Amino acid sequence: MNKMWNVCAIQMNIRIGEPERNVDEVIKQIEAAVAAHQPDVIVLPEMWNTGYALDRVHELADEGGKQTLQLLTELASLHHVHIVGGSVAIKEDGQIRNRSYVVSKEGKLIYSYDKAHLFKLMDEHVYLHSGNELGIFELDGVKCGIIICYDLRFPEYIRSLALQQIEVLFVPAQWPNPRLHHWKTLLTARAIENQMYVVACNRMGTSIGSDGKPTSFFGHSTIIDPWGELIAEGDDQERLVHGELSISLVQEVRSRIPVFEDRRESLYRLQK
Ligand SMILES: O=C(O)CCC(=O)C(=O)O
Repeated sequence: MNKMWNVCAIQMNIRIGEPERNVDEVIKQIEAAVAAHQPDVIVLPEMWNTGYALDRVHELADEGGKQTLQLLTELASLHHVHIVGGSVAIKEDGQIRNRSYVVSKEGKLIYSYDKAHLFKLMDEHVYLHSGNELGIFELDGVKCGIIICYDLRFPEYIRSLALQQIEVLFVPAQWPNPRLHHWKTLLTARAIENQMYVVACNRMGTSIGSDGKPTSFFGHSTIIDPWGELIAEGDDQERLVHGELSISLVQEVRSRIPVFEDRRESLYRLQK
């Protein structure tokens, strides 16, 4: 039977270095999303607990992810909604990771994913440890994948997810100005080439870094179908960006243009 999924991306501001205020905001936004749209799945942006306060991340990160997990599992079961929990800075064995928790509407941890490609332009490689696993999980029988922000620039990585037959790709992000054109183009390309839904949640607002310089984020959280058609897109304001996914469309598109059958793997030499 075809699964219809109502998804909602919470396009919110994030206060840099203020995890408690960000937790309050997440609680408020999830309540608002549930009241407005009764979604099946809610998606949060990247690093919503600390923002990019990387020079203080050792003192600010959530120890073992415990506080975040407790919050997300409670909110998921309270509101009976699956939560793809964006990502948070967590500390484990003295290492900091940019980690996403996925929790089911029953309040169970389904999956956790650590950002694999660290973004040198924002010094992530100096402060964070990368993950080494593809992000694949299942919710309501729907095969899902997750990447975080900069991971989007690696088509071969996302193709590896698609080859595991994922139907929906979640992309929590803090993708800043001025690269809106890259964001839109890459999200659309990933949806078309892999014939899957893409649900991307990007923060909005401006943060002042420890160097005193502002970075602004354009929002534009986006939901795209497996034909590459836009289902919903935010502007640069605080928004709940929501849309309906008809999961069987993935198989329809894959049968109509059988890209996966027509691959010529022997020609693809990815190694340098
Ligand atoms: O690739 C980009 O342009 C943005 C990536 C980014 O901001 C991140 O991964 O945090």
